[in-house]
Amino acid sequence: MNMEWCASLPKLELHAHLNGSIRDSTLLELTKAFIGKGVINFSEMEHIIRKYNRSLEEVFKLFDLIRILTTDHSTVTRITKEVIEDFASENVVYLELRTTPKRNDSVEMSKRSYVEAVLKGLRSVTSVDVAFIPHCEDSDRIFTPLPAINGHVRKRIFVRLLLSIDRRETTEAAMETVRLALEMRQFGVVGIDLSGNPSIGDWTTYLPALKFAREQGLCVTLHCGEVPNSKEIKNMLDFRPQRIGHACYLGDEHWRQLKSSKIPVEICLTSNVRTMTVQSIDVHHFVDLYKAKHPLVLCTDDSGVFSTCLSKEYKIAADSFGLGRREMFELSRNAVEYIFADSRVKEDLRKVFNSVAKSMEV
Ligand SMILES: CC(C)=CCNc1ncnc2c1ncn2[C@@H]1O[C@H](COP(=O)(O)O)[C@@H](O)[C@H]1O
Ligand SMILES: [Zn+2]
Repeated sequence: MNMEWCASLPKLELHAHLNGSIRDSTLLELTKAFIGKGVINFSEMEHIIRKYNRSLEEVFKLFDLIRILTTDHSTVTRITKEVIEDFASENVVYLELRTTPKRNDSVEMSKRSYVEAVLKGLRSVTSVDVAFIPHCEDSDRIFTPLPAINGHVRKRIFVRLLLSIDRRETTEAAMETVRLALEMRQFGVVGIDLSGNPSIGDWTTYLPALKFAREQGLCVTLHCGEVPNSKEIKNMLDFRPQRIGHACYLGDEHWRQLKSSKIPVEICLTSNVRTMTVQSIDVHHFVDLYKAKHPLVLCTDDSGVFSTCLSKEYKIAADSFGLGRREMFELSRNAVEYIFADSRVKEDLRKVFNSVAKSMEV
């Protein structure tokens, strides 16, 4: 599949972690600012950042590094702005960006001020038009063509936020995140994600917060089946979240339950191969789900950490599974139905796909 075609295809990104999507150049710059502070081994980190094919161990080191580097408000604002610009530049027309609100007393950061720093990042994007506040005039005019300046029509992207609960957190901390998400709904927070190291934490810890989120009308997506944990996978599917991410270690019974539930799956090909949650791309469960016409969406997970981008994920899927332009176009268009934003946004996105179908030669 032609990479330029994948890049020009309008796409929806529904599973992207903010801190996993940082540009390498920014990561290197932030790392340099820590030289001499005795916190990090610069040459080791520089080697990892400059490397293309990072090992799993190096990926974890990178996440640890990122946790040290992105602890102040201005950095959070900066990376948010850049991540949105990067997705928009490859024709992502709708982005659901997820991030874990963090407290850092040393810089007077609360979970709330963390999210405010993210919102500041959304507002500071200038290279493209960002629509993130529900039901405001932005979304009304979003796909009315703007006058071209010097032949250039400005790109536009819808952005919605998901607040992540980290599996290391307590029930109370998870509740705090849900309460914050509810207060921030007016600024485009549409849901809750459960993520973090899949080998730690117990499902029952987060259940009260997840139930509360759902009762209050927030959408929920869960990292599900990243490690073999049959009981948890069953409990997660029984909970019936609006979407799940990964779905790697599902047993036969889980597959039956998932397929009959029609819960959409966020597929992260490169992430799964690199973290070895699937043995290789040719045995990826994408094929089984795709053949069963199960709701699917291709996503990056951590485009910075895994050195990928959404266009690349589309190319990998097309090349690995023998899909043509028509199939890839439909795969992208179908994702509109699984977004957490409201029906007006869905309507606008359907229009985008209709308007480009001819020029995409499908
Ligand atoms: C082994 C590995 C890295 C797998 C990738 N798949 C993932 N599985 C679970 N949680 C994740 C994954 N990638 C990112 N995250 C979560 O997202 C965080 C980074 O984004 P943020 O700080 O929430 O803005 C990580 O610290 C982690 O809590
Ligand atoms: Zn993830």
